[in-house]
Amino acid sequence: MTEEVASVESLTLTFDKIDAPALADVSFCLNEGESLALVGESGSGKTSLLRLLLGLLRPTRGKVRLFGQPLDDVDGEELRRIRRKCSYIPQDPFGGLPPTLSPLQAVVEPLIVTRPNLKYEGTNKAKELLSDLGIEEALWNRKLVQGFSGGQRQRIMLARALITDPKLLLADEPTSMQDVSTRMDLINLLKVYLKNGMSMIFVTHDLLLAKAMTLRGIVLYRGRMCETGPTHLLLRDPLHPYTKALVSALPKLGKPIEVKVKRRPLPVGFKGCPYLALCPYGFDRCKDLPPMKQLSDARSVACFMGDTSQGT
Ligand SMILES: Nc1ncnc2c1ncn2[C@@H]1O[C@H](COP(=O)(O)OP(=O)(O)OP(=O)(O)O)[C@@H](O)[C@H]1O
Repeated sequence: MTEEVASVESLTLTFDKIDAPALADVSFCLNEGESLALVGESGSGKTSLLRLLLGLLRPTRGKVRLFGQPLDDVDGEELRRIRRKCSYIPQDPFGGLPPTLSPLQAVVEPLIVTRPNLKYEGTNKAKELLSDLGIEEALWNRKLVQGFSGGQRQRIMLARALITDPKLLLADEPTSMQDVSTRMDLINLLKVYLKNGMSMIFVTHDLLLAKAMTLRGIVLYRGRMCETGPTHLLLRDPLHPYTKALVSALPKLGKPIEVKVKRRPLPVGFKGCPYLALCPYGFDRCKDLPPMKQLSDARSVACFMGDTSQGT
């Protein structure tokens, strides 16, 4: 039987009572070997969700379970024990690495902290990962404070995340600073780990990358889930107007990129669909919050559009 790796239920996070929640009523479950993309624009709550999953933030409401263990029941050593099964690649490649270590030391460190007896094997594995990720041997022992680019740091962070063979990888835009061919090297390496049973939550702005990396995706808008489904269907047949806008904004050969709408603030305390201010299909009923509707085993959408009861 496939085991649950992570799940969240009605997860809500409010940083400040006067602001809209950073996350509201988010629910999903990730099983062993599955990969899930969190897709959404800047500020939609993707990073906060990863931090909640690791117990680095506590939810205002709702539940987080990691490897079957509710995180509100654990603290201290128990939380660290659960976290050791996970690796986290933060978004910021400048703050995400210990600056006084060399790439080789930084990559091997997470392994030998918990398993010092593996220093020799760990060093060899770190060299292999750095080499697979295109970090030249001449740089392996140079201190990270000295001139590494954002892209190089990102690749070192990926090697550091993979060295422990995590059961769950939480990756926050791990390829955002890579050129196209290096990005493919990263994608291919991640796919090897996924094939070997690792589970992954992959944060990105980019639906095309989400499809390349994962089978299933959640589209978030202003902290709410607006659509979930197989990533190839989110891209080919988006249902929510926000997902449609994301797809139509993808660059296409020979076509200029059009910016049709600008983000506008919602009235304070607005309780309806968070996308209403930008939605070309919005109507009166959208002043209420659309519930997440399950359309099939694989797909759900939070939108009144296409709902046969919309006139009522
Ligand atoms: N420590 C904090 N204190 C107050 N508000 C915060 C804090 N961290 C995040 N937020 C707010 O929570 C919301 C979600 O932020 P989050 O970083 O999770 O979004 P994101 O989707 O990861 O964005 P990006 O793609 O830009 O990283 C934003 O409105 C942000 O301003």
